Amino acid sequence: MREDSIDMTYLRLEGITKRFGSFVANDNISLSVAAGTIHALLGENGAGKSTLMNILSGLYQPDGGQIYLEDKPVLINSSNKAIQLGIGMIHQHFMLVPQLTVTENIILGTGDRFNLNLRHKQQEITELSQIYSLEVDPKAKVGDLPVGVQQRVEILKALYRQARLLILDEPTAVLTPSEVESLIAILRQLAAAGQTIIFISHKLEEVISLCDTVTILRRGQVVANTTTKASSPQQLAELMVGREIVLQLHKSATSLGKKILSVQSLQVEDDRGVAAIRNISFQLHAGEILGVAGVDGNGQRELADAIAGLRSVKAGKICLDGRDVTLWNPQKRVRELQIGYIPEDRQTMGLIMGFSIANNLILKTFIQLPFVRRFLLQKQVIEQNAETKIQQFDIRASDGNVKVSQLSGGNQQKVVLARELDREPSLIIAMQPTRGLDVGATAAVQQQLLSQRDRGAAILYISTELEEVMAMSDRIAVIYRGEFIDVLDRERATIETIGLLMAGGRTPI
Ligand SMILES: Nc1ncnc2c1ncn2[C@@H]1O[C@H](COP(=O)(O)OP(=O)(O)OP(=O)(O)O)[C@@H](O)[C@H]1O
Repeated sequence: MREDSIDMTYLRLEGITKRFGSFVANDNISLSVAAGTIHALLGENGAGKSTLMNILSGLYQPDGGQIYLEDKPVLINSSNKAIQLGIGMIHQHFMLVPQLTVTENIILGTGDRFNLNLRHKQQEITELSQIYSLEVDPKAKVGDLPVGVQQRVEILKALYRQARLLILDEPTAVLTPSEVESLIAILRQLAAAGQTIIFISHKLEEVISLCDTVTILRRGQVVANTTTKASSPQQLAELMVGREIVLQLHKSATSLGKKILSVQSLQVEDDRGVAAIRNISFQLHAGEILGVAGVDGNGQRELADAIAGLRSVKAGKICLDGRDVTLWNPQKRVRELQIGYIPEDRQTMGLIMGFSIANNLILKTFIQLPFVRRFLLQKQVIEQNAETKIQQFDIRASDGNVKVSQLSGGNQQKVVLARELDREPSLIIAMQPTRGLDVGATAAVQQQLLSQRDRGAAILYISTELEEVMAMSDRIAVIYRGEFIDVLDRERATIETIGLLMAGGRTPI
């Protein structure tokens, strides 16, 4: 934070209201952010954070209220207008074109022609990246860059457009611990250089260490505008939820049952036909959680897909419950075995966005009793099922007829979980199951999975969040370039050892 800028308000919102039909997503929101500071926006899933930021970036028009930039009232009626006003949004799902270079991505849409002065543009981008210590090769193809570097490109893109207010929506959710550290250093430096930053995150420790001030939303309303100095994670969590919450997990001792999953010398290719899983073997028992830790893109997705039957296997064998299922299709696996699969990408693989919550909840079982009787869908049973799941998983929606496309990200994830944990699966493949969930929902999902383990489910828990893998697992496998480079008992594992292994710190066993 710059000392001379502390009291200069850069952004002020007064009474912002946004309705979707009769639902009030933002209810009379007022807040202000000083120039050169980092301001956190917190709230449970569905509290209205993204809606408010979409208003600031010109995607939605408010139904009431006024936005001021440097005390001047502004009308942000399009994304272009937001950019003209110096507002840069860095989305969680990057908006970059993977086939293009860093420079091409940055200048895309600015009116500058690609083939004109490319070298000059590259030079300009190198200079910009040096000013803000955002190290990146302007000639690199974006698709070849790690996620953390792609994010830098997004930030550079906003800075190139002369953004002075940067909005980051859950920027650390997809980053490795070391990438988080470097992002935090970058944001501090940007603020010191006078940029104003809005930071949305569900990670409260991170918010307290990085941000200066914080606004907490609950059900569309501001419940607190405060400083992070005056707050603890517990206090922030309680303000978000409106009651006392327990963030501690209760994990009982394991009692291993029979072997559920056996994977032998597995090899799987990615979408481009490149080896993604090179040679993986392991076994998983009933009542056990095997955590898979690793930096994104080391074969986790292909491993999960292959076990769920969504991707064919190049070589090796997968046995479930003693049967060789390597060549079974997913329908047969679902029908004959109980598998719950929580995929990484809920929007494309986990849900049909145009369907209601109720129908998404029966996607896997709709051909079966009790939802179908004499070839007729049992509407009442389906609605009743939705009501129960909405309650049980605390899905924030008025009823089961709401389309999932209208739910907040975290609530969409709860719908996937509610469906996949239904009917007591014997194997659960959980990939980033808490990504995008608020603190309360994260604890609830983890507790749910632990109770599934206690009743005898075998769980493959794949996550890039090291602390989460440590908290949940009985054994931890570290995946690196398509191989398990070590499998450690929980007792043997420390954050340091796993962190080192994740970075490829040892040769394969
Ligand atoms: N286009 C829309 N139509 C109807 N309702 C919507 C629409 N967009 C958002 N909502 C509703 O507005 C509320 C706020 O959603 P929003 O996405 O702003 O929450 P959020 O705080 O960003 O949540 P999360 O942490 O889960 O991302 C939610 O209840 C959501 O269902």
